[in-house]
Amino acid sequence: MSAYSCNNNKSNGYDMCEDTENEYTYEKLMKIREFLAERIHVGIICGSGLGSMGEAVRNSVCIEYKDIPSFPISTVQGHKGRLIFGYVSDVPVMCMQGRFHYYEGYPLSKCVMPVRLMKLLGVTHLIASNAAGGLNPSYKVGDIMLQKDHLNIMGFSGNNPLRGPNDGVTNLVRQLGMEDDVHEGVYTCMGGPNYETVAELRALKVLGVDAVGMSTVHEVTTAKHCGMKCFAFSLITNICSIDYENGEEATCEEVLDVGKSKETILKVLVENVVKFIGEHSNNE
Ligand SMILES: O=P(O)(O)O[C@@H]1C[C@H](O)[C@@H](CO)O1
Ligand SMILES: Nc1nc2[nH]cnc2c(=O)[nH]1
Repeated sequence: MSAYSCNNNKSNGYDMCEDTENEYTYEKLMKIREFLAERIHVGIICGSGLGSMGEAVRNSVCIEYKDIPSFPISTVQGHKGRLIFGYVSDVPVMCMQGRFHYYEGYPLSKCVMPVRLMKLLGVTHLIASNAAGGLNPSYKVGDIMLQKDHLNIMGFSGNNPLRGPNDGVTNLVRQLGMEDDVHEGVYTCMGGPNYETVAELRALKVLGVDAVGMSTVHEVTTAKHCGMKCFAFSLITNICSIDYENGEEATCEEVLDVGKSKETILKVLVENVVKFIGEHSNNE
């Protein structure tokens, strides 16, 4: 008799069934995968220098991008390049500590692949963050801009992640005591890797852009296409100068320094937004 025999003795409260061959067919295993995958609820993408939000993940398991088959690697400063699975405010999450940018040489389809992976793993809500230059004169370094809309400048030329075959939270943030530092504005993604010229910034301002970066637009576009709800925000890491005399230019170092200086509030922000999602998404 094998160690397990189907009898009605529930010696330890469990039916001990015989270990039959092929019990775990592919279909049955896929059902187990689906059950486990449905457990990941919120996806988080950390922008440049904003990887500290990944430290808010509890009971975490970290997997380096380089260890994941055919996964791109992060080549930009301020992007650790690892996936973190775990819990934030008791909500199961997967967090990208490092994202992929078009200017790294990755096509948009590769930049947004992690969003599609999140969808396959059951993610229903995406929190996307980035470091951006402030164009709106009321912004100061260290402020947060909630992205109420975006201008898909790269899409103007048809460079869109949806190309090819067709495969809402403001009050909450203000309740964190950030009234004076939180804005709602329009973000745009430039191709990079260079920062904008004065002429480009002047043009963007005319177009109504409040903050300019090099990411997020294609990820949010893809997430919405996948049916996810999105919360995207920018940490204003520098003020874009639109006059030639000022001469102040953004640098990667200052971007990362501001991200570091705001890591505590960013962790608090992501914990509260994930908690809010966990408490409200069942009503959808
Ligand atoms: O990943 P994000 O959009 O936060 O990165 C921004 C844009 C550039 O990659 C970099 C500029 O320093 O920060
Ligand atoms: N394109 C762009 N991305 C940024 N990321 C942080 N600051 C900036 C900026 O001024 N321009």
